Amino acid sequence: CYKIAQISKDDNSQLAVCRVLLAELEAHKDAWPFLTPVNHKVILGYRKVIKRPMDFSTIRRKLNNNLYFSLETFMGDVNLVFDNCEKFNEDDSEIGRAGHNMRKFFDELLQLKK
Ligand SMILES: Cc1ncccc1N[C@@H](C)c1cnc2ccsc2c1
Repeated sequence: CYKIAQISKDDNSQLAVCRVLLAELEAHKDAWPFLTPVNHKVILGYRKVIKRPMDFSTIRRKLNNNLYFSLETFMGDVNLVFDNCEKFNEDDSEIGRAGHNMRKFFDELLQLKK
């Protein structure tokens, strides 16, 4: 019984860390391109180029619906946001630079939380 309790406690503490990390990402000044899903009706070519769209509001919904089982699965979706950004945007663009800044910020956050 203790072992089962121990596993669920770890999951809960990992999920608590995910909530803190997501709140810090959402509050960052360069988060604006990533707060909502990219509207592929507005951004031409996006649906064709980006196979797995992801954004912070979708991550928030998945977190609230208990769809992340570990810090690793949460990190996979956060890094997907930044990988999609690099694929679609020039490095030397407003959104491209925001993506690089946010990925650096996230990597630094993870160093603090580990
Ligand atoms: C992350 C991303 N990658 C590629 C294209 C768009 C976006 N972001 C969306 C919100 C977005 C959608 N529309 C505009 C219009 C000016 S900046 C901006 C940003």
